[in-house]
Amino acid sequence: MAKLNFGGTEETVVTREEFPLSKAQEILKNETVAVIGYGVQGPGQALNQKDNGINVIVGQRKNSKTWDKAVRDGFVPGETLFEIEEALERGTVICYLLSDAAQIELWPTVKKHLTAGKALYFSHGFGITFKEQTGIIPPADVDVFLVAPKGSGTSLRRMFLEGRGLNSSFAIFQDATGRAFERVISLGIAVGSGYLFETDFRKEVFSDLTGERGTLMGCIQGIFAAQYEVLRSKGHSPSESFNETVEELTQSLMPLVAENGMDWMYANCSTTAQRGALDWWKKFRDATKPVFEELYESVATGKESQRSIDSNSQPDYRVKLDAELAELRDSEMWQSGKTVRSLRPENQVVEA
Ligand SMILES: NC(=O)C1=CN([C@@H]2O[C@H](COP(=O)(O)OP(=O)(O)OC[C@H]3O[C@@H](n4cnc5c(N)ncnc54)[C@H](O)[C@@H]3O)[C@@H](O)[C@H]2O)C=CC1
Ligand SMILES: CC(=O)[C@](C)(O)C(=O)O
Ligand SMILES: [Mg+2]
Ligand SMILES: [Mg+2]
Repeated sequence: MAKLNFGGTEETVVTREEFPLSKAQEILKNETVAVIGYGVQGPGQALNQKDNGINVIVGQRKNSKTWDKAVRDGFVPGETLFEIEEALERGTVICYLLSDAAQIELWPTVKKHLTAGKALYFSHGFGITFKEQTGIIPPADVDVFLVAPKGSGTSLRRMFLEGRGLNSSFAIFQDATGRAFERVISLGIAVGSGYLFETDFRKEVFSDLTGERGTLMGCIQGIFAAQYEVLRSKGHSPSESFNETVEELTQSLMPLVAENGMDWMYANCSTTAQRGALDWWKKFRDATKPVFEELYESVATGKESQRSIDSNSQPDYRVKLDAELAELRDSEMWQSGKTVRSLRPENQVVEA
């Protein structure tokens, strides 16, 4: 494992170069990896493993849309695609990729099939860390670890097909066989990770829940909405407000940040913009920091996990989520965005 310096702190990272796919294939050659659930992470991880020559099967409820999707993706019923219980029986590694709330419901069934020496694999620290809420307590004679890709399962697959890897975290909760480390790293490589960063279950879930509620998803929509609403209230048109809030960020400036950091993006903007951004960023940091403190506390005390479990275990949770997503989609800001996006060259309808 490589020791790398992250802004002054040394951390352990496993790279594809030091742990090549051939090594992962060798270590996993006698394993049957059962991917349980075929939602967002399921397809990405199962297809990447299949293309990487791993013996992978999928467990999914029959007569569901995702069963049909698995068939379209090349999994063969009775050979590599099974009802969940049969896949649990056949698997030596169980990749538990149901939604976090659904994992609670199915846990008694999964536990039944966790015989000595098998491995239980998660892509989140949720079930284990919040065990008082989930009841997920694995038997002592199985390995328990996680590989958590730091991005959507959709990106995991896309980046794999482009020959790139997505960064993942990995952690070992329980090493019953003495092989947990080689198993987890091999699986991490097999599912399409580029680099594997070491963590533990608790840290993974605390940071992940904070990130998605914070800058990655919740906060970003919040500050977009705040700026858009101010611009609109001062008489700016929807298109101008949208362009100055979202479009310029995603199309022009964020790619520069991704490429080479914030100072690089700043340096490629006008000196006027640089002056203003350097003057204002700390004010925004200070204004939002108390909200981040409140958020972390809500994660750490188990309030966020409980809320997720409570809402996602209702039978109509999908319908309710869809309605809330539709509210976002139908807002003036994102409707303006739809029109702005339609103007991009790739979205222009070419006249015959
Ligand atoms: N969505 C993502 O890209 C990411 C997800 N994760 C983690 O990966 C895990 C899987 O997440 P997703 O792929 O988003 O899950 P998902 O919400 O897409 O659901 C996965 C599968 O669960 C099945 N399912 C739902 N309720 C069920 C039930 N009661 N019985 C049987 N099957 C049921 C669905 O049919 C679906 O195939 C979670 O632990 C999540 O936190 C981690 C990183 C990113
Ligand atoms: C994509 C990802 O890593 C998230 C945002 O944490 C998630 O989907 O849970
Ligand atoms: Mg998450
Ligand atoms: Mg995440």
